[in-house]
Parts: sequence; structure tokens; C-alpha cells
Amino acid sequence: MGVLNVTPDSFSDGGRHTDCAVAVAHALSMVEEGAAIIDVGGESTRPGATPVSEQEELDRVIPVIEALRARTDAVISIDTMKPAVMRAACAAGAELINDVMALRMPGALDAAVATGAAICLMHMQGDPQTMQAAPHYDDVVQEVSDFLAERMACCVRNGIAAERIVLDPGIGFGKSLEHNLTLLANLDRLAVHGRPLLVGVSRKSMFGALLGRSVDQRLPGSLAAAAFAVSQGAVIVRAHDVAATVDAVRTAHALKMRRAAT
Ligand SMILES: Cn1cnc2c(O)nc(N)nc21
Repeated sequence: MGVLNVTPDSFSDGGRHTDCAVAVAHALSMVEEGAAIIDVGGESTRPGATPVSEQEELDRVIPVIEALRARTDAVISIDTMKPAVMRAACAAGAELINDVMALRMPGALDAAVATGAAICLMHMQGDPQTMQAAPHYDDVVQEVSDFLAERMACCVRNGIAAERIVLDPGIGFGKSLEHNLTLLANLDRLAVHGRPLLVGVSRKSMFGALLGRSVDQRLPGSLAAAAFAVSQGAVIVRAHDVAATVDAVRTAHALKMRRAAT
């Protein structure tokens, strides 16, 4: 899953049209490098990120999704918490809703049901403004697992077939370094829900804490964590550096397949 941030701070000083053309070109290059999914996001979910209005988010992502839909068969994912953005993005060609709030915002569940899209349910403790203040768990793996089970049950109760659902532990979303490492080390315990697992570690602050690396020096750590996650059962890896991550993930998968053969 290639990351496509359509937020002003992720582009040069071009206007919106430039941003759209630049975004589409970047997305197509990620597809070329092996991305099966392009995750289009118009509102940063980084810790402490400033919320974006619904109209601003729509203005950012819809033109990009429309242009992308016309240029590639890759799956387009919409990274949003807002029901109106989910509906418009799917109408424009998105086929996966990537909601870091796991459809907990008012109207999000109804929007997801109406679109018929696949859904990624991700765990977050708190919200992007507060989640890293003082995250606490008694048993992080069990609590994340229970949350995902509850959200999936809620979706199924509302008519979203389990086959449409992907689960994600939400690395970095209300977690300390210890919590993130424990979740990745025990990712296989989330396989009990019988749904594909999505993991996003790319360039995250856990590598600053663990390795002392700045955000532009986190590729080795990100690749190691992505490969380990695949060895533990992750099926989708969300990444900025697609070519390198594709090689790491394909290597880990080849090795994992041989373990199963012995
Ligand atoms: C948008 N976004 C940022 N990090 C993410 C992660 O780890 N998983 C998912 N599903 N989305 C993410």
C-alpha cells in the first residue's frame, strides 16, 4: 500500500492543480514500483496534526482520486475519518476505506455500509491530538485484539460482510515504543480474527525512539519491521518507499512460505 499524502505541506509551493498532477505522477510511480494499493489521504493523522475541514479534505482528495481512477487499475484507498469523504471518494473510484478511527465517527458506519467498499479497521487509543500523551495498556495485544473484534462485530451486525474487512493494530496511534514493539512481535495473535492484517510502520517515530534515527534515516528500520510483520502474518504493508518495501516484503514472504513447507 503506497502512501499518497495530498496535504499542502507534502508538496512544493505549487497551486492545487500542480499538487494534483504531482500527486497523480507520484501515485503512478508507486504503482510502477509494485504498489497494489494507493492510500490517498487529505488530512494528516500524525500525532498533534491539525484537523482539516470536510470541504478542504474533499477539495484535496477527490480530484486526485478521479484522475488516478482514469490512469491505473490499482486499488485506490481513501484514508479518512469523515463519512462525506468516504462516500465521495468511493463514488470517484476508491474501493477501500482506510479509517484510522475504525468507523467510530458519527455517520461513518452508515457511509461505509452504503459504499459497499472494503474497510480497514485500525486501532487508535484517543485521537491524533491526544493519543501520544500517556498511552497505557494492561495487555496491549489483548486490548487491541478485543477492540478490533468489537469493531468488526459492529460492522457485521450492520451488514458489512466480514470478507470486506481488514484489521490493523495502528502502530504509533496511542502507543509507546514498548507497545509498538510488543504489538509487532505478537502480530500473529491478531490472526485469530481470520481477517487479513494491515500494518503501517514506515518512517514512524518508533524508529526515532529505538534507533535514534531522524525521519529521513528510518528506511532500514522500516524495512526490518515490515519484513518481520509479514513473517508474523501481515498481508498489507503501508509504506512510503515502495520499491524497497516490495523487495523486503517479497523476501520475507518467500521465507515464510518455506517455513510452512517444512
Ligand atoms: C493513515 N495511516 C497512517 N499510519 C497508518 C497505519 O499504520 N495503518 C493505517 N491503516 N493507516 C495509517
